[in-house]
Amino acid sequence: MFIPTLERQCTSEQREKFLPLCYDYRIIGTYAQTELGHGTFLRGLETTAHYDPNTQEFILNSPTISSIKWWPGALGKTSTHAVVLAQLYTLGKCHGIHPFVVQLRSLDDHKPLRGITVGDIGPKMGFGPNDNGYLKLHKHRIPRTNMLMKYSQVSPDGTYTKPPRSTLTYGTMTFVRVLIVHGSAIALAKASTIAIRYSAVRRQSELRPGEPEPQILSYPTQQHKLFPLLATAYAFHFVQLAMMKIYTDVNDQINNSNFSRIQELHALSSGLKAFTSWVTNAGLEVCRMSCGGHGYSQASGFPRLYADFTPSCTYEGENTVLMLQSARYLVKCVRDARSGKTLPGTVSYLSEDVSAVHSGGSSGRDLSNLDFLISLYKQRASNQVHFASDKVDRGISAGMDLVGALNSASVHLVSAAKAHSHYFIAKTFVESLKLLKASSELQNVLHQLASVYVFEGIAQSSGDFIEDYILSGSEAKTIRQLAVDLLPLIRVNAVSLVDAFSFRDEVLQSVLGRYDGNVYENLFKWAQNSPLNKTDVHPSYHKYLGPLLKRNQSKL
Ligand SMILES: CC/C=C\C/C=C\C/C=C\C/C=C\C/C=C\C/C=C\CCCCC(=O)SCCNC(=O)CCNC(=O)[C@H](O)C(C)(C)COP(=O)(O)OP(=O)(O)OC[C@H]1O[C@@H](n2cnc3c(N)ncnc32)[C@H](O)[C@@H]1OP(=O)(O)O
Ligand SMILES: Cc1cc2nc3c(=O)[nH]c(=O)nc-3n(C[C@H](O)[C@H](O)[C@H](O)COP(=O)(O)OP(=O)(O)OC[C@H]3O[C@@H](n4cnc5c(N)ncnc54)[C@H](O)[C@@H]3O)c2cc1C
Repeated sequence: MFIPTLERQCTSEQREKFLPLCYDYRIIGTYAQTELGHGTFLRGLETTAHYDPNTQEFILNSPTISSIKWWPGALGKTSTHAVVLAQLYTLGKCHGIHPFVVQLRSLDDHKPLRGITVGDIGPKMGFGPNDNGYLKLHKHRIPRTNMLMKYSQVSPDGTYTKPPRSTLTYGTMTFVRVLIVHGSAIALAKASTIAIRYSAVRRQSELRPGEPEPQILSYPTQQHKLFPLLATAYAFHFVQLAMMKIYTDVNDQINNSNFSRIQELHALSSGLKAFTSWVTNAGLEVCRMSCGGHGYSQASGFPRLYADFTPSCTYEGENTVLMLQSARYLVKCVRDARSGKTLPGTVSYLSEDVSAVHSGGSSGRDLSNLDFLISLYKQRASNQVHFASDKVDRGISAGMDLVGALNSASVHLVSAAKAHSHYFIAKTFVESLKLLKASSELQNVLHQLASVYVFEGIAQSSGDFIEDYILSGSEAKTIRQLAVDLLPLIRVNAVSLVDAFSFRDEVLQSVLGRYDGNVYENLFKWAQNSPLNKTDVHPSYHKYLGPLLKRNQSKL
C-alpha cells in the first residue's frame, strides 16, 4: 500500500524523489492509517501534523494512547518509512486527514529515529511472518515536502490549498479493495483445488456390502458442498477482471481530473470486496470440513489459508461498513432516478421498472434459462434497494435526520448492498462466458458452472425471491433441484476444473491437494518432520510423565 499511495498521491517532484528508492528496495514502507482507537472512522483519527512555518516542517504527534498507530503491516520491525495519515493543522486550522511520508528507522543501523517508538503488536490469528506493528510519534519533525501534495498543498508560509475532492486521499484503499476481490478468487480457487483433489483420492464407507469404498467426491452431498464453491471461484475470477477494468477506467478519468464516477467506483469496490471476502471466508471452512480430520491438519494447508484470508473481511474496510457505504450510494441513486437523472452503468437498472409479475404456480417460465434468471437477480436487487431506500425516506418523514434514518435502516441497507453485489457478480459471470472464445466443449462445461452458481445463488437466498413474489415457492423448489441435477455432470470435469487453476504444489502448500494425489505416503512423511518426533521419548517424559507413572505404579 506504501508504493500505490506514493504513485497516486505524490507530485511529480515527490515521485522522482521517493519512488526510485522504493523500486530499488533502498527503502521499505508501510501504510500507517489505523490507530488503537480508530480503524473505520477515519475522520476520528487522532495523529496530528502541525505545520511550523518558521522551519517549514510538520511536527507529528500521537497525542493520546488511542492515537498510537496500530496494525500496519511490516511496521513493527521491517519498514524504514511509512505513509502516515494524520490530521493536518496549519495556521491554527485543522484541514482533516492527509498523507505524510515519515522515515521511521535509520538507513545505517535500522534503529528507530528520535521521536519514533515502533514495535510489533504481538501474535495474531494468522499472518505470523508479518510484523504488524505500532507507531508512537513524539514531536517528530519532517520536511514540508514530505506531505504528499498531488491533490492538496501547504505552501512555505503555511497557506493550505484544498483538494478537488477530499476523498481522493482514500484512493489507495479503493485500489486494495479491488485487489482483495482478486484475492478472494485466488483463495477460493486454492481451497476448491485442495478439497476436490482430496475428495477424488479419499475413499470412505461401504455403500453396499462387498462393494469397494467410493471416492467421497461421488457422494451428492460432497458435490453439493464443493461444486457451487468451485463455480463461485470461477465467478469471482471473471468479476475481478471486470472490477479491475472499471477501476482502471475510472482511475484514468481521475488522473484527468474527471471525478464523475468516483462514487460509483467506491460503491462497487466496497460491495464486491465485502461480498467476495465474506463468501470466500465461509467457503474456506466448508472446503476444510469436507476433508474430514485431515482437513484440520496443518498439512492440509487449510488452517493457514483460512487464518491468512479471514482478515480480508476486516481490513481495507470492515465488511459491514463497506456494505453500508455501497448502500448509501444506492439510496442516492434511487433518489436521482426518481428525480429523472440518468444513472451510471452499474446502477442503471435502479431506474428501470422491474416490478415483479407474480409467477403463481406453474408459470411456464424457463427456469433453467440463465438470462431469465439474471433478470430475477436484477428484480431482487432493485426491490431490496428500493425497499431500503423507502425505509430511509419513511425515517426522515418520521422526523429523523438523514444520518439517523440511514442508521435506523442499516440492516436493510446491508441486505440491499449484498443483493446489488450478487446481481453484479451473477450477471458478470454469465456475460463473461458469452464473450469467451472457447471450444463448444469448454463453453458447455463453463455453462454448467455458471448455471450451478446462478441456481444455487437463488436456492440459498430463496426467501428474498419468494417474499417479493419474484418466484413462487414451487419455482424456487424447481431451481433448487436444477442445481442438484447438475452436480453429477460437473463431477465429470471437477478435477480438471481445479487443475485448470494451475497452482504449483509449492504454492498450494497442501499435502491433501498434491497434484500427484499421493496423499497418505506424504502425510506420513510430513508427520515424521513434526518437532515432537525428534526423539522417540520426548524430554518432557523424564520431567513429568515418568515420575508420575512410577509414583503411581509403586502404589499398585
Ligand atoms: C500491489 C499488488 C499487486 C498485484 C496483486 C495481484 C493480485 C492480487 C491477488 C491477491 C492479493 C491478495 C489480497 C489483496 C491484496 C492486499 C491485501 C493485503 C493486505 C491489506 C492490508 C490492509 C491494510 C488496511 O487495512 S489499510 C486501512 C484500511 N482502512 C479502511 O479501509 C478504513 C475504512 N473506513 C472508511 O473508509 C470510512 O468509514 C469511510 C471513509 C468510508 C467513511 O468515512 P466517514 O465517516 O468520513 O463518512 P462518510 O460520510 O460515510 O463518507 C464521506 C464521503 O466520502 C465518500 N467516500 C468514502 N470513502 C471513499 C473512497 N474510498 N472513495 C471515494 N469516496 C469515498 C463517501 O461515499 C461519502 O461520500 P458522500 O458523497 O458524502 O456520500
Ligand atoms: C491483518 C490485518 C492487517 C491490517 N493492516 C493494516 C495496514 O497495513 N494499515 C492500516 O492502516 N490498517 C491495517 N489494518 C487495520 C484495519 O484496516 C482495521 O482493523 C479495519 O479498518 C477495521 O477497523 P477497526 O479495527 O477499527 O474495526 P471497527 O470499525 O471497530 O469494527 C468493529 C465492529 O464495529 C462495527 N462498526 C464500525 N463502524 C460502524 C458503523 N458506522 N456502522 C455499523 N457498524 C459499524 C463493524 O461493522 C464491526 O462489526 C489491518 C488489520 C488486520 C486485521
